[in-house]
Amino acid sequence: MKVVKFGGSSLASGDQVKKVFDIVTSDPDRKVVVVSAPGKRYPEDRKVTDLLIELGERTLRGEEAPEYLSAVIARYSQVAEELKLPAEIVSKIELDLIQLLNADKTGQARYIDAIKASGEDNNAKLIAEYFKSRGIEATYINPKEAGLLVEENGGTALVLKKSYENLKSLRKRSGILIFPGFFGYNEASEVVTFSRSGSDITGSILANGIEADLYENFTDVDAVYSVNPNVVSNPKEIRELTYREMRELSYAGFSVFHDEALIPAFEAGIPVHIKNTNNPEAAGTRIVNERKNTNGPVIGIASDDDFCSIYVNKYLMNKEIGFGRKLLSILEDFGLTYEHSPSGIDDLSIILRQKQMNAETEELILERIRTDLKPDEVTVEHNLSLIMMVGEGMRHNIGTAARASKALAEAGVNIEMINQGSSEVSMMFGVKESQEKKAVQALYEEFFVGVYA
Ligand SMILES: Nc1ncnc2c1ncn2[C@@H]1O[C@H](COP(=O)(O)OP(=O)(O)O)[C@@H](O)[C@H]1O
Ligand SMILES: N[C@@H](CC(=O)OP(=O)(O)O)C(=O)O
Repeated sequence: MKVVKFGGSSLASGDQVKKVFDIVTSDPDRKVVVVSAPGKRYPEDRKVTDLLIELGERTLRGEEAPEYLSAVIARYSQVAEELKLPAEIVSKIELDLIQLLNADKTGQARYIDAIKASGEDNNAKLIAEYFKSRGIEATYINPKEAGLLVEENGGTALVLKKSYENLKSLRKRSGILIFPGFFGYNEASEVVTFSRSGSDITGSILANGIEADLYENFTDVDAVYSVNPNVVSNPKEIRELTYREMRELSYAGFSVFHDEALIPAFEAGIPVHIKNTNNPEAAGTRIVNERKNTNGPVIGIASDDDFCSIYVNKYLMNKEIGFGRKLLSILEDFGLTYEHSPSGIDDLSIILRQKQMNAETEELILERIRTDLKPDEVTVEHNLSLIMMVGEGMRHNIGTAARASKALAEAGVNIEMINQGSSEVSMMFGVKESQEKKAVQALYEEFFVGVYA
């Protein structure tokens, strides 16, 4: 039995949905189909989820936003027309959305989540109707009835373990089950969405719950590439990588698969297969527990921008009991999360996503650090990019850091910081945002060109 997830790009038009139909019905093991909301049809297009967020936020502020409501409805209308489905389906979607917009606005986060989630919910209903219109037994499944329970954690959904047990009964249902991605229900029966691109997470949870043999994740590229294809053209495809490698790479910028989607599949030992809806014959990429390490130390290079680093220097910091804890507790008091903390004898840097802090909070934090910790120096460096080189092979290879540093130096890239993950499957370089692309290209050149040829 397989769980198959289709991303927004795979469902952006009626023609795309027809491809999805062909893929699902070509393999009788494809039982549970997880769908996203309609995504972009062309690069400048807007995803239905983005339109819904804008619509919800404007309505919450008391503004009229009829153009957003009609833009969402127009997307479903186009798909329904191309699939020759009755117009009544679209009227129901419109009614549902108007009801959600008129709902109680006291809990603002839950109000927006319900509107956001309607993108996948209504799409699942529409797609189930299409499968039925083609003579296939297909049922829309509501996550609440199926028992996909979550709690809110830092603003987004976190699956509750009991969901897995609840979802198991889906195995016994007949026909194809069309399940909306991206959200679950909390104990108060309210919708809570996962973070953006979270339908990947729903697919993984379902794979775990129904004890699937395989979780297939269909997207718009032939494979996971060793580097973001928007940074290097025609990069090498990765055939196989481990859960741990993929989690590090997703987290660090490979947006093709959500980093939180690895754990449910990993816990149940279910392989994940990334494939292309537009080219299902392509081999794709398999994510597995262990792989043969044949490709040298590095399997992928990911990068992401918009980080900053709080640098704290104090003579004999290493002798001061509780220094690190006190520093981190200041961040905690301001509700901030951090990503890395490289340290030396007398200094410590905390790297965080800079969108969490505005100029005012930044000044308050620095003031707290000065008062509570009495450092010799405290500064913030803005506009950093983090580049993550990942590979299980790095544990057994000597000299990877030296090769990387040399390649970056030769490309004229200044390394602001280096950090090796304790697991030794990743190595991070902090560089100025303006040098990110050049740095990734130089590392790709060093570790990939010629290696797989
Ligand atoms: N290393 C990578 N390999 C493949 N695709 C990548 C990589 N890094 C970033 N991407 C981007 O991820 C996109 C697919 O993810 P996404 O747009 O979320 O798909 P979906 O709509 O199917 O969920 C690709 O089109 C590509 O631009
Ligand atoms: N539609 C949601 C969830 C999702 O997973 O979408 P996609 O599969 O298009 O990345 C989003 O845009 O965040």
